[in-house]
Amino acid sequence: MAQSVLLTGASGRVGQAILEGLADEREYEWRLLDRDPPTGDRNYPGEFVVADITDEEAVREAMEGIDVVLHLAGDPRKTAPWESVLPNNIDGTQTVYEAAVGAGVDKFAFASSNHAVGAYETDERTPDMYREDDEFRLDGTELPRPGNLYGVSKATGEILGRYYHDEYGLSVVCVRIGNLTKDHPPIDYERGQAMWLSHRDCAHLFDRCIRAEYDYEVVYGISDNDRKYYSIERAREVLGYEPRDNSADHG
Ligand SMILES: NC(=O)C1=CN([C@@H]2O[C@H](COP(=O)(O)OP(=O)(O)OC[C@H]3O[C@@H](n4cnc5c(N)ncnc54)[C@H](O)[C@@H]3O)[C@@H](O)[C@H]2O)C=CC1
Ligand SMILES: O=C1O[C@H](COP(=O)(O)O)[C@@H](O)[C@H](O)[C@H]1O
Repeated sequence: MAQSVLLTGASGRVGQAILEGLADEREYEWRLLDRDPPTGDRNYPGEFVVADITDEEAVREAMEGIDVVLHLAGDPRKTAPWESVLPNNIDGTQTVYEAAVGAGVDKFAFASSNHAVGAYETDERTPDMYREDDEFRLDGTELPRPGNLYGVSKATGEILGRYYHDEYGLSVVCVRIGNLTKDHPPIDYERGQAMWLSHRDCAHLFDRCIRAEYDYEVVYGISDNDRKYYSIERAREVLGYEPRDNSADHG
């Protein structure tokens, strides 16, 4: 039977990477949500709901009949101030989780970020940790260690997921996304190359979040880069993630 998937933040970069990769997937019925109305230049393979995730009633309505939520909507800026991350990333995310359990949703993938753990990149470790021969790894079992308020908001989204899993049985996977860029990794930016997530690996990873069975997980969302300080072993094991790209293949 087709899976009904609610994608919040559908108009954004990550949302569009997912939709470009999975738009032809006949097993999914998409409901797309964003506060910005659809524009002609983007990919929208389903019903579109224009709503703000801080609007509880609108989110409850958008959640009706949904099996899986991919929750991306939020302020993605690492410089985002508290005045923005509190409503958009924390309150809004709690509203989406709450509506999900109210509607009997099975699975919930939360777009967390490398910035939830940014403060592990200490002066002593950098820039060595961005390089291929360095063995430092974060694997998702470490405590969050944000280096900015945006990272605090993402760590909070992960903890909300823990709560909604433990109290309500919602399956939750928090994907600490690295740096999504199209066609090639960031240029002259070692950190960005170490955490590159290609568009096709992004679509595949979120496809696995829809299909796999899990309880509560924190995984890293990067391609299989030679340079890396995030382990992708848990994503491989639990989700069946098989990335095909590597920033080292791009000069
Ligand atoms: N692009 C990247 O490399 C990374 C992205 N992420 C996370 O992935 C998610 C998506 O990021 P991007 O696509 O890059 O950002 P984006 O800004 O391109 O897309 C975010 C979308 O969410 C919508 N949105 C924002 N606040 C909203 C609200 N209150 N209600 C409804 N819609 C709202 C925006 O209109 C926008 O279309 C974010 O949560 C971000 O923190 C995490 C790590 C890396
Ligand atoms: O969470 C995010 O992280 C990526 C990568 O971070 P950066 O500090 O290397 O730029 C960022 O591009 C994206 O906008 C943000 O949402």
